[in-house]
Amino acid sequence: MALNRNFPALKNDRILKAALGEKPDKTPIWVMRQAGRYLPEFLQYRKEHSFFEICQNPEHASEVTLMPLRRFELDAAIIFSDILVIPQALGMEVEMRAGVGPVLPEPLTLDKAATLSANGTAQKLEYVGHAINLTRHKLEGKVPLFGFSGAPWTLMGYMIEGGGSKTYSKAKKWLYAFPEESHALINTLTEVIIDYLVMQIEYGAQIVQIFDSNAEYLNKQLYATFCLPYLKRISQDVRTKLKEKNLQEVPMVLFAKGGWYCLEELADLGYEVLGIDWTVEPKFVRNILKNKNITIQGNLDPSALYASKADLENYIKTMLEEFGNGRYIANLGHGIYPDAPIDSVQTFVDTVHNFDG
Ligand SMILES: Cc1c2[nH]c(c1CCC(=O)O)Cc1[nH]c(c(CCC(=O)O)c1C)Cc1[nH]c(c(CCC(=O)O)c1C)Cc1[nH]c(c(C)c1CCC(=O)O)C2
Repeated sequence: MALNRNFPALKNDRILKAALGEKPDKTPIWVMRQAGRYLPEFLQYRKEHSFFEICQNPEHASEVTLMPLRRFELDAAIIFSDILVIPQALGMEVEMRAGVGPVLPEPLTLDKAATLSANGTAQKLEYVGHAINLTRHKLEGKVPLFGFSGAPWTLMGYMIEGGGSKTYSKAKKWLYAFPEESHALINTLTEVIIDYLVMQIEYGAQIVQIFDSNAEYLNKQLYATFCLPYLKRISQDVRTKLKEKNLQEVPMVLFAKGGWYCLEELADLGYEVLGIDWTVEPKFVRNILKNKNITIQGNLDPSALYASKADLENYIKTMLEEFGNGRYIANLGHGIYPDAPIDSVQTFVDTVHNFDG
């Protein structure tokens, strides 16, 4: 498949403007996990195609990416894929089990970890690049397209636990008992992530987000040792490599779920946007970050979408007022749940766009 970098002109740059600290005409909004199971058309699609079949086939991946855009006036698209394509490209088996979630039947051992190499791994993910390239053209410049990756610690967690976990204690055991091996694994993942993001941007991603969904299981000391330096390297090396390839930089978003214990440090890693989960008060975030040059994204509780329309509108308006004008992208504080009422997503989008605080 040929790479076509002759892209249509972008018509809606609200998110890019907000990310770069410029003032958009309206507050931008997108929804984490917007291309997913709360959409009946996605569930229908999943009856005919397996999860990874959709990820690996650019036609399927772009079709699912566009589904939420056909329903709602969202200000961005996010490419349909998963954070676990990286462990998969590193040679691990990953299954998406209905009602269970991701399962890695052979979790990572210390011996196996010693054999992992970043070499050639990002290239195995070129199919994501092809999906991005096709989707960027199909979008016809309507909104910017997000690329994404899991953060090293979150990926390490799934690889060692063999799936999701309530405590991530097996992965945390590595941090305490095998720090050298942990650093080596995180280093390998960091190298893959850097090349993977550069590839996504080369193929057409206009903004990228790092999901550190499992930041909440660590503390400041562990995060400072095993996460912050690597997240900084990702933002720096992606930009350096883009320059080397004569490619334009794109805004980078860091979402460290539950990372309230090091908000200030997260704001100093070279990302334009910091994603915030719903457990932190907007005023608290704004106050801590008042001297930082950074845009905030978030943070409506995904469960607020179950509230009545009137209550939901109030929750959204309060959030918008508290975050204040400028340097803000509206979103949920984590991914949308599978049983979220579709009408509530419409209310979320309309309330944000009609707010002129
Ligand atoms: C931790 C994580 C994963 N995947 C992801 C994260 C980080 C974000 C977060 O914390 O929610 C990221 C992700 N996963 C998916 C996307 C696609 C784009 C989007 O709409 O955001 C993105 C950005 C599709 C998906 N990834 C998955 C589905 C549903 C699986 C199916 O269709 O059978 C989708 C649409 C499966 C998945 N994949 C993962 C889990 C835990 C699960 C099962 C539970 C769930 O759905 O949330 C790992």
